[in-house]
Amino acid sequence: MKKILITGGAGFIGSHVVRRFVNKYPEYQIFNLDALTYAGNLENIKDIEDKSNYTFVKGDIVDEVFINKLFAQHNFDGVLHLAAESHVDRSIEDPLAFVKTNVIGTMNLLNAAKNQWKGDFEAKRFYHISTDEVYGSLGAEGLFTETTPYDPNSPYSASKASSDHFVRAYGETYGLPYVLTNCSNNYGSYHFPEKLIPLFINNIINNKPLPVYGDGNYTRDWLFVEDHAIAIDLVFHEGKNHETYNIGGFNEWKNIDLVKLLCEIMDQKLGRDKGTSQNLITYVKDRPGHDLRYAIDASKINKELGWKPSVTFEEGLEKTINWYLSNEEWLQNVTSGSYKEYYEKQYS
Ligand SMILES: Cc1cn([C@H]2C[C@H](O)[C@@H](COP(=O)(O)OP(=O)(O)O[C@H]3O[C@H](CO)[C@@H](O)[C@H](O)[C@H]3O)O2)c(=O)[nH]c1=O
Repeated sequence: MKKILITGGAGFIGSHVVRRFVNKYPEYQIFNLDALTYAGNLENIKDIEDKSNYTFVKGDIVDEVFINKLFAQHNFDGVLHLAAESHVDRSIEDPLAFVKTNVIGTMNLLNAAKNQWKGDFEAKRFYHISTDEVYGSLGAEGLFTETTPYDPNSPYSASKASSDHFVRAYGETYGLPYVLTNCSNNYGSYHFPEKLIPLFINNIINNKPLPVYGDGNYTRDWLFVEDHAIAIDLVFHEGKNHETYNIGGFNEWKNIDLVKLLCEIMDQKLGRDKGTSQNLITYVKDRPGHDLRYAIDASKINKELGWKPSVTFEEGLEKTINWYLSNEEWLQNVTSGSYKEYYEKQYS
C-alpha cells in the first residue's frame, strides 16, 4: 500500500488529480490536504469522498508544526504538491500571501519530506506542479522549453519560480527525488470563476460585462484540465528523477479571439440572438506587468513519456461550457461563498 499526499486537492487542478488517483489506484491510500480557502471546495470532489482509499485532511501548508506532525503520523511515499495561491490579479493586491503559501508552504513540505525520508529515497518522490509563467513573457515568436531561463514578472510567477528553485535545490543539496512540471493555462470543470474562461461564462449567463484587459491582444496556450491530470499521473509514475517537463496544449489563442468564440458558443447554447454576448465585451484597464504571450514546447514530455492532449479545444470547450450550464448551483454557491461558509462550520 502506497501512501500518497496530494496538496490542494480541493482546488481546480488538484480535484481532477485526486479524482483520477483515487479511482485509478485503489491500492494507494490518497490523502488530500487542503486549507479550503476561497478557491478550494469539497463539492469539487464529492463523487469520491466515500471511497475507502481516500482521506481528507483540512490544514494549511504554511503551518510548519502541523505539516511536520502530519508527516510523522503518516509516513508518505509520495507527495504531489498542487496547493498554491494561483491568481495573478490577487498577487498584485497581496504579494505576501503568495510568498507565504507558495514559497514557505513549499519549503515546509520539502523539509518534512526530507526529514521523514532521511536519505532513504527508495521508491520516494516529491512532485512539484508549477506554471509556465516562471519563464516570463514571449514576443510574437518562440516557445518556452525546459531550458528557457526563468524571468518571472508578477508576484505570483515570482513566488512559483522561487518554489521551483527550492525544489531543485533540495534535489541537488540533499538528493531529494523530485520531478517538476510547468504547465500552461488550464480550463475545465470546477474552475473558480475568477479566471478568464469560467468568469466570462458566469458573466455571460448573468448578462454582466466581460472585462477584457487592455486591447485583448494577449496570448495564452490553453489545456483541458483532465489532460493535465493525465500528464501529472504519467510524470509521477514514469518521469525521471530530477527532471522538468513542460506541459501545454499546442493551442494558442489571443484573449479577444477566445472571448469572441466563447460568446458565440454561449449565444447558441442559451438560445440568444447572435452577437448578444459580444455586446457585453468591455475593454478595461490593463493588468500591471501583463505578460504578452505564453506558449509551450511540450515535445519533451511527448517524446519521452508519450503524452499529448487527448481532446481538441473545441471538444474541451464544449464539455466545459456544458458543465457550467448544468452546474449553475455550484457557480452560485462558489461566487456567494456559501460553500466556504458551510465547510468552515463543518471543520471548525
Ligand atoms: C480574469 C481576466 C483575465 N484576462 C486576461 C489576462 C490574461 O491575459 C488572460 C488569462 O487570465 P487568467 O485567467 O487570470 O490566467 P493567467 O493570468 O494567464 O494565469 C493562469 O495560467 C497560468 C499558467 O499559464 C497559471 O499558472 C495561473 O495560476 C492561472 O491563473 O486573460 C482578462 O482580459 N480579463 C479578466 O477578467
